[in-house]
Amino acid sequence: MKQGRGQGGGGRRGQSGGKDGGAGGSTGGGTGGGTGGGTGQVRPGRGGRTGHGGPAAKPGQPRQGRGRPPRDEARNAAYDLMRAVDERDAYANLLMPALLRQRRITGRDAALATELAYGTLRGLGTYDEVIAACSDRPPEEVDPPLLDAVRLGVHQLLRTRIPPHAAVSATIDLVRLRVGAGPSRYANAVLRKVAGRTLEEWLEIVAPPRAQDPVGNLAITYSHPRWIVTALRDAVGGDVDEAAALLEADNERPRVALVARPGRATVEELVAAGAERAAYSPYAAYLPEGDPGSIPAVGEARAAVQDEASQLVALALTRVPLDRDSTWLDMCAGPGGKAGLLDAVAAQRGARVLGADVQYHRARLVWGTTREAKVITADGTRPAWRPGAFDRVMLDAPCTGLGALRRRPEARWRRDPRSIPELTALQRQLLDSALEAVRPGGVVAYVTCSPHLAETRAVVEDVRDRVEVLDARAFLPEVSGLGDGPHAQFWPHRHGTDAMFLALLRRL
Ligand SMILES: C[S@@+](CC[C@H](N)C(=O)[O-])C[C@H]1O[C@@H](n2cnc3c(N)ncnc32)[C@H](O)[C@@H]1O
Repeated sequence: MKQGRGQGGGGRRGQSGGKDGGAGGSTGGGTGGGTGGGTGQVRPGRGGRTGHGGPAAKPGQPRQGRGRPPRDEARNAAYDLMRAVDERDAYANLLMPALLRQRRITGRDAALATELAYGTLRGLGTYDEVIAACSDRPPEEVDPPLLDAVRLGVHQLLRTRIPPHAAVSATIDLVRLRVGAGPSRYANAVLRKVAGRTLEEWLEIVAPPRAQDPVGNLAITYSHPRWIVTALRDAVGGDVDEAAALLEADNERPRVALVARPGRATVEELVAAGAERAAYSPYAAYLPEGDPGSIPAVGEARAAVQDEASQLVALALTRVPLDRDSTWLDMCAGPGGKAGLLDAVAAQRGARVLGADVQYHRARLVWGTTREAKVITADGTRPAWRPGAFDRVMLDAPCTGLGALRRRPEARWRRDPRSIPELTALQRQLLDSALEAVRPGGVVAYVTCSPHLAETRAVVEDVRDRVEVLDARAFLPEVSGLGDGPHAQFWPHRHGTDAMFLALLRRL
């Protein structure tokens, strides 16, 4: 994974799936506690100190032996996750649960490991600037295994309530154990300097003044690549304070939102299982803690984990009045979050959904989230259906995902602005195809999980002469703050949802 400074199989039908699922809440934790008896919410279960003394292990080889203090499982797991993200391009939110399971790390250790790894991955744009200020070598010249361990230490010092002496000594132990004795001297020197100031004090030193260089200031303060800061600032209309609020929201872990698929489950059922009714979607509830998979309705795919905006854009499509309404297409349906909701609403109305995805394994996931829908593997740009065959078409287009950075801690460092022209070309092709697929008078929902203007307004602008652009906000009366229209834009900092974009287009 290129990161840091200078960067500007499907289940059976009836089992749960969906792209918004997964990260789950069972190991979620705040920023606190830790080795040495911190006062926060999260503490390692077993004292947490790693071994002292003895010969250093070979790099990457955990050292263990009889008579040594217990391994610091939480920090070792956090470190291994970071190395996997760097070396193998692993997805943190997919690997972490597996790693915790394999090593039987549970409870507070699991929460600490997750918080340390995710928090460090999110914050490393800030941390690398601080490391640069405390070191005679720029981070790019530090051996990546050593740099990751030092970043973990900086995160503990600057963003958790772990006492500084504990954060430093635990990191030195980790470096000795996993990287070597020599590098531990570098880590020690850097971390002792870092510990001398608070995060706010460091930001005063390493971030350029906001008035002089707003993008540079936001990039370092909120740890995002410059190009993403620019894109998000443009998407909120240029307001730097609002951009700051958005970037700050990107650094929060999202709450776990559930959908009760209508006719199959109820919000009351989710509330009875410990969830809290949501503000906007009539089918949503938030789960404050616990494993969503343990809720029977989720296990039976009558309910699922799904972001509230993801629910609402699908519902908005279903709310546009039509004279004829029997066939719906979800053209890029995998893994099936929106298809699951569309399928449930369609079933109540006697309509049928066709779910398609170009990738076989993603199409299989759609099969697991729907009951009545027909599901096929198909390339939306080479339609496997007759022109004008559908009354409603959902086009949830592949995109940069800049609206869901909260969900994947490392995603912001992986996205590449050079992918945008190729993506927007595909989005245009798919939108052409969606407009071909819908009958005259029918409606297309163009949706992206990105607020990037090149992927949203610019794509829709190109088809203006072929459609009536509906005011999407009118179909979401329960939500305010969706922008100046006619499209609807959800925001993490306003709605607590992903930054999902919706345009509703009626074919002329
Ligand atoms: C943003 S995701 C869709 C998420 C989905 N609607 C949901 O709510 O779970 C985009 C999907 O488009 C699929 N895709 C990409 N190119 C495609 C194409 N040419 N035709 C059909 N599907 C495509 C991807 O495989 C991916 O599953």
